[in-house]
Amino acid sequence: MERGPPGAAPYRIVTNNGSLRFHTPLPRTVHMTDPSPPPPALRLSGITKRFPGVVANDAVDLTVQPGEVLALLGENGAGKSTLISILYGLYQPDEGQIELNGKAVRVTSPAQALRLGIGLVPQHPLLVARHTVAENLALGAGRLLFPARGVAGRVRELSARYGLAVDPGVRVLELSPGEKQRVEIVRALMRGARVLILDEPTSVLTPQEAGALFGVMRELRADGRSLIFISHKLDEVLAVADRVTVLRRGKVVGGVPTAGATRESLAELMVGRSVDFTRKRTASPVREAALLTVRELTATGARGLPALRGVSFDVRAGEVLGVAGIAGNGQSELVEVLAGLHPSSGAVTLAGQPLTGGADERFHAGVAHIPEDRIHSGTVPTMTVAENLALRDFARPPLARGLTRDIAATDERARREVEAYTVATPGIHTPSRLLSGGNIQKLILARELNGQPKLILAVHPTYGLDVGATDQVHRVLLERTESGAGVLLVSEDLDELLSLSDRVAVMVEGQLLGPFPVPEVTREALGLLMGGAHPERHHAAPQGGVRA
Ligand SMILES: Nc1ncnc2c1ncn2[C@@H]1O[C@H](COP(=O)(O)OP(=O)(O)OP(=O)(O)O)[C@@H](O)[C@H]1O
Repeated sequence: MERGPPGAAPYRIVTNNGSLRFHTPLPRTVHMTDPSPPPPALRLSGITKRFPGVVANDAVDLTVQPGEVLALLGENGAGKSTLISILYGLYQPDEGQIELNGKAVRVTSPAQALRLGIGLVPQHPLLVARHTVAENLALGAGRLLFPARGVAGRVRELSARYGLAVDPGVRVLELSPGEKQRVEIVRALMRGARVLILDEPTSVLTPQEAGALFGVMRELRADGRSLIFISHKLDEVLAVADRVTVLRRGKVVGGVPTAGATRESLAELMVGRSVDFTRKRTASPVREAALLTVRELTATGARGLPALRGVSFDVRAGEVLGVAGIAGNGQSELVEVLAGLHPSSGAVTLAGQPLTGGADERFHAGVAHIPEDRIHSGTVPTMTVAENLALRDFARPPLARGLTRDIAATDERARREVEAYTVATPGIHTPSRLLSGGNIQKLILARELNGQPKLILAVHPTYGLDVGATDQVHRVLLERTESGAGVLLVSEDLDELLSLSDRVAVMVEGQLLGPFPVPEVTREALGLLMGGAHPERHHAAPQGGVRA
């Protein structure tokens, strides 16, 4: 979309398909007779935030107009989270100023941010599962504003106005991730947010839910609200944002309207080099022999309910088997069972040998595990980068000699891995909790793929990674398949699954549908199966039988 000259909102918009529409419907005479354009809804000037060894935000200037969606782009560690934490009152900047509608403000806490009209829709909704939506919203809304009985009506009103589809009477534990996210949007709107920050909002959504969210975002924009949208998915940025601002190493390195931009041009602006987006899996080196066989696996989930209901499949040597599904359908348990972290019944073999024992035993039998929860189960946050890299084998040669650890060898390997995986860290002795999310993920990959695993269990391996790092991870995984490893790739990103996998299966309520060969199966068909549609209606011929 194309905007007019800066500050001249509102005006004509040319959309990507060439059609015209009017954005903020103020009469034309208003800005023709008013010599001073209205101030931006939000202006950040010279925002600087330093942490030991790193300038996370370096004199950042940024504006968002009323009725505008601004995408904040940047590589992992570029400073996006720091900037929104400052805007939402979680951190105080060392320097710089925040203005709302032309007035300088100090945002000292999230409560203060909300009072000023700044709302944040978090990546992971913070809701009480056994309470209803209305109870949750009443709980968080403060005593005076919304007594519980008034909340339901207000929710219905906001839902109808912005197409939010939220039922105030339903308990949160019955909601899908997309529905929970809509509750968070309603919460922010109830508190009067005029500037809304959406932090990687589509990472937990199916393509259909993401489409619905974009519809809501457009409604909010048409209402004159300002949205800041963080995403590493450039297609989404092009679909929903008016403009992008790009951060690199804490500094703003550019900003462009999305009209005329492409995925490739945005990626280049972000990482400073061209990025290849074509399907990565070309000639498949898949061998016929089954590397991993899984038969009739059953397991119970955290709430004592069946999580896996008789799951059977094979992963062949050299194959990437993708597993799609909405979170909570048994994918986590499947991977944890295979990694030796969750009890189960059924039979599993790896390279012809029964796969049994705990996580360590399985790792040394050749099972690498890139876990879903990278912060708590993938790393020990208080340990240094070097220690985290050595977690799997610190007691074995070459990192140990007899009963003593070889610190020099541990550090030397850490330096090599940090360089090979381009982990952005002040040093190898920095605690891993100080790394950005994407860099923690790179650290786990470096550790797990060290050596030659036979089977790689990769859960959302590029979740939260920037385009450059995603490309790097994809290449590493595919390289491993060329030398005969099998990959079980669990991802909610269908583009990723279709780009890397030889076959894709869908997990729904503890059962595995498929696998379906790629490229015959479509994105839409997978999206519908994830949502619970029946496979026969989607013309995808399953391989290995549908276990419905
Ligand atoms: N509390 C902290 N203490 C020390 N360093 C920090 C802290 N928070 C962030 N950093 C550092 O500041 C830099 C910016 O991190 P930030 O999390 O803002 O990046 P990001 O763009 O959000 O990255 P990602 O896309 O990986 O989430 C990184 O180098 C990070 O390691």
